[in-house]
Amino acid sequence: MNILAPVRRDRVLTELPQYLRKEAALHVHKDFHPRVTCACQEHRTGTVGRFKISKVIVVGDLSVGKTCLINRFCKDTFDKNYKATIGVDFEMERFEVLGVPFSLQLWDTAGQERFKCIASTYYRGAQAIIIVFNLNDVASLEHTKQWLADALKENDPSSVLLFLVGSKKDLSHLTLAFPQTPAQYMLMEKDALKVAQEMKAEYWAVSSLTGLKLLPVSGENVREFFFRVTALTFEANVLAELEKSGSRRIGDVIRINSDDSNLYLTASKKKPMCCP
Ligand SMILES: Nc1nc2c(ncn2[C@@H]2O[C@H](COP(=O)(O)OP(=O)(O)OP(=O)(O)O)[C@@H](O)[C@H]2O)c(=O)[nH]1
Ligand SMILES: [Mg+2]
Repeated sequence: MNILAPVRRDRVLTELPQYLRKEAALHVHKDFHPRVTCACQEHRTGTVGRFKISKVIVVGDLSVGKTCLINRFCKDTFDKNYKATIGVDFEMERFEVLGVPFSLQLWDTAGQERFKCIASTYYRGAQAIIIVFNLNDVASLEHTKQWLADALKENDPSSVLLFLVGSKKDLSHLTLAFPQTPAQYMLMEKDALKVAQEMKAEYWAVSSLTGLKLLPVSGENVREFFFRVTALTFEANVLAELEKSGSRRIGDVIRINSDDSNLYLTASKKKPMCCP
């Protein structure tokens, strides 16, 4: 991928995408944190937007639809044939959030037991963890806690953002293949919301399959979900940068004179106009 290619027009975020369910959202604010908006306006986002690439890992049982979810978002494709991911794969996605360039590296990991040990070596350094389960398979929901525990062994639980995603939402409607009644679906979702709350994860329900054949619908909630992941990861990154620059502001001569001068000089010399 050419890192210098311009950001696609449909990857530009000017406002905070909203959560799906209020009862299992990472936060329920309507807008980005005011300090983040202000920092973006004043070009004080530090390494965010310059060198930083945020890592997002996608984990969950085999065949729950992790690869299809990533492919739907990144390539707008859907393969109905199952091809197991062997080890890991990744996609880079470039965004512009509040005028600041922001890149995500989406790591697609294998759900099959025999490839798990390879995949788990790539868990480290994630800023967000997406745990996927199949909305039509209760066992896959039960296994999400173990997937989370494994992913957290390699990451800092206090700073990583968690998302619990129910996949194959299209199959949860009454079909011949999956005769799940609306009541069963509601029960499944209730359980999933409970798990999400216990994990402190944000809950989403998606389908990577194109919806109605007559409409050019690219899955259901896929774009909304990834935009939310992007926005919340960006917000957390900028807040962390601000905290870092704030704590080093006084007497940090070395940093003021280094290449990072933009971040630290503006933070110490110029009093922010709009920061609370
Ligand atoms: N109906 C429907 N089928 C889906 C959806 N997402 C994935 N599938 C199907 O589910 C199967 C598995 O999808 P994958 O994306 O390969 O699953 P995975 O989680 O990546 O599996 P591993 O790589 O083995 O961990 C494929 O046959 C897909 O076509 C969906 O949203 N709706
Ligand atoms: Mg896969």
